[in-house]
Amino acid sequence: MIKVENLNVWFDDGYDRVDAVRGASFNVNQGESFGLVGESGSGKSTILRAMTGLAPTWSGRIEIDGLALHGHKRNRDFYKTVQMVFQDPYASLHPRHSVDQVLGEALHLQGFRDIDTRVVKLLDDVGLDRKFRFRYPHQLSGGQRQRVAIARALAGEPKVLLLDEPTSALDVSVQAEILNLLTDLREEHGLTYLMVSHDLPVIGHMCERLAVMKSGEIVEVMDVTQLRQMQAKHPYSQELIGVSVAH
Ligand SMILES: Nc1ncnc2c1ncn2[C@@H]1O[C@H](COP(=O)(O)OP(=O)(O)OP(=O)(O)O)[C@@H](O)[C@H]1O
Repeated sequence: MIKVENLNVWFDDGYDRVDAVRGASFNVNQGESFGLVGESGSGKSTILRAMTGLAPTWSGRIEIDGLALHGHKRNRDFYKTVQMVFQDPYASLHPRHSVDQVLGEALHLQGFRDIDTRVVKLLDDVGLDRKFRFRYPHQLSGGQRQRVAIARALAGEPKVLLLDEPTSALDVSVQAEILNLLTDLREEHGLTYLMVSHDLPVIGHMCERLAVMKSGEIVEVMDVTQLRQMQAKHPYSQELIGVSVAH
């Protein structure tokens, strides 16, 4: 479903050039949940940004659902297939748009006409009571807001969700709820996930396979069984696993 081959992403050509991602390659199978994990600044989010066109200078190959991506312009078909959920639901929702407007607009943009029925269905899908439909973001908790952001991402019935630290801005008590919701939704909607997190236990809980990143490079791709059995090969992955076990 997702193929990334020899991906390089850089910012600011010339003296200030930052090579944020170097030679990254991995595949994500249809229906799979794949994690990108690594310390802050290792280039995880940059990979998602290159996919969505937010990191304009890149080379290599990115293919999603059989379509190769080029440059940084993404068309309607791309957003029909791929949607993103960001870390901070406070920032990603317009403060003066009600939940109804947020979801209605997303449905309208995707060309749906039965908007009323679909808004209600989306609320049900993400476990939000219908009483929240006409509320504004400031009237919702962080977890409820992230549910709205997830509902918006699902509006166009995408195949792939790119999840960038989707729970790290939330209270610990709410994080598990949202992760379990995402797990259920993947199953129910046959979604494929590419998920970024600096939190190895979160990736271990959510993903079947993962890539460990360090300083812009993927140092190891492993499956979650290897992770659980602490069978990482690369010293940096071993260190990362060691730290998360110690916590
Ligand atoms: N717009 C930009 N201009 C210049 N450098 C950038 C830009 N965006 C990211 N970088 C740099 O690219 C590198 C990778 O950043 P990235 O955000 O992908 O890391 P990350 O692993 O997702 O970390 P975090 O978990 O902190 O978000 C960092 O060194 C960062 O400073």
